[in-house]
Amino acid sequence: MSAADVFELPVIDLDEAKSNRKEVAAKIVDVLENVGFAYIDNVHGIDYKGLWDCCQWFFSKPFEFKERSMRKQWKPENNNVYRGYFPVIEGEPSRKECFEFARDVPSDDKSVSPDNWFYEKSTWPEEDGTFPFKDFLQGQYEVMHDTCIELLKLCSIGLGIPENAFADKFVDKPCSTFRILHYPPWEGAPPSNAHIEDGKVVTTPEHTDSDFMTLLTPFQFRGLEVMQADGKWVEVAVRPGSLVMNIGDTFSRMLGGKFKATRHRVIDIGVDRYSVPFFLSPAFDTDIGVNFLSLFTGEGPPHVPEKYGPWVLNTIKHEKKYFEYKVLPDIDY
Ligand SMILES: O=C(O)CCC(=O)C(=O)O
Ligand SMILES: [Fe+2]
Repeated sequence: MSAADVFELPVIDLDEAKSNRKEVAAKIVDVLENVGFAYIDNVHGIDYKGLWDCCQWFFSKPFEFKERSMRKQWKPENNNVYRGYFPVIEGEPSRKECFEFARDVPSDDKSVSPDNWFYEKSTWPEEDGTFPFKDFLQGQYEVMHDTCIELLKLCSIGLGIPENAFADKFVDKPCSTFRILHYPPWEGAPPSNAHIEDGKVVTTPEHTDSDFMTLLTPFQFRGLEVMQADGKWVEVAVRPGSLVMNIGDTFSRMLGGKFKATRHRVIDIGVDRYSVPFFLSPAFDTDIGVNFLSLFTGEGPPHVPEKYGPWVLNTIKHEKKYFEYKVLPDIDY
């Protein structure tokens, strides 16, 4: 087995961005045009120890506890189809259990169809008084959201378009998802589709994210690999105290591929691995159509409006066919 080269990602320092806005803005554009992944330093408000405790609190509970918030797909008597818990599924090359939630839309918001499960209310586990799971995670969601907005403003400045050109897409009812993940190492023989080159085994197969922007807390764990422009896989060097940022298909596609949604995967490292990704996604009805920059530059083919929700649903359910999404109901819109 030959190990992948270890690669230090470029650093975007949010403290530096306060005083050196233009330089950091130019750097983030360069990073997204060329690498698609960066460390984000000096994110104030992130509580890495708390996120770790959160993973330990939830994933160490017995299955009977976790399955109370399990999706309907695996527990038909539950009502949640999208939020809540999903278990490790034997035979899948993606070997992880997950708890996920979102910022709930107020119940009196009549603009959301009850059939639109993207806005399903989050399902929370019962707490035992030892860790404020819901309050803590809801607070960290807002830190992640605000951090993404700051990064998007820097992207706009670097591209020379109005500072809020992207940020405005996340003011109303974002569809973002916050996950805590536990990857147990493989026990016994992994399925054939988990085997990759050099005798290695994945716990998340290679993919691009489908969202707009992802902020990942990988703690002290190795295992994340990214594909370089030459097609070679490299391991992302561990940098505790920083977030790892990448962008997803939605953002990349709007810009005609100018910003890269970089392929990545998670390798089995032989120990229980935990990570916490935040997937920034716009509202269901938000325009994420192609040729977005031509709205500002007047150059190139014209912008083609397209709604986020239908596009991403087709992507995750019918094109990528993710095991946790492929049975989600279609939505009438
Ligand atoms: O756990 C990780 O390090 C990465 C996870 C990931 O790529 C994803 O959930 O999309
Ligand atoms: Fe990913």
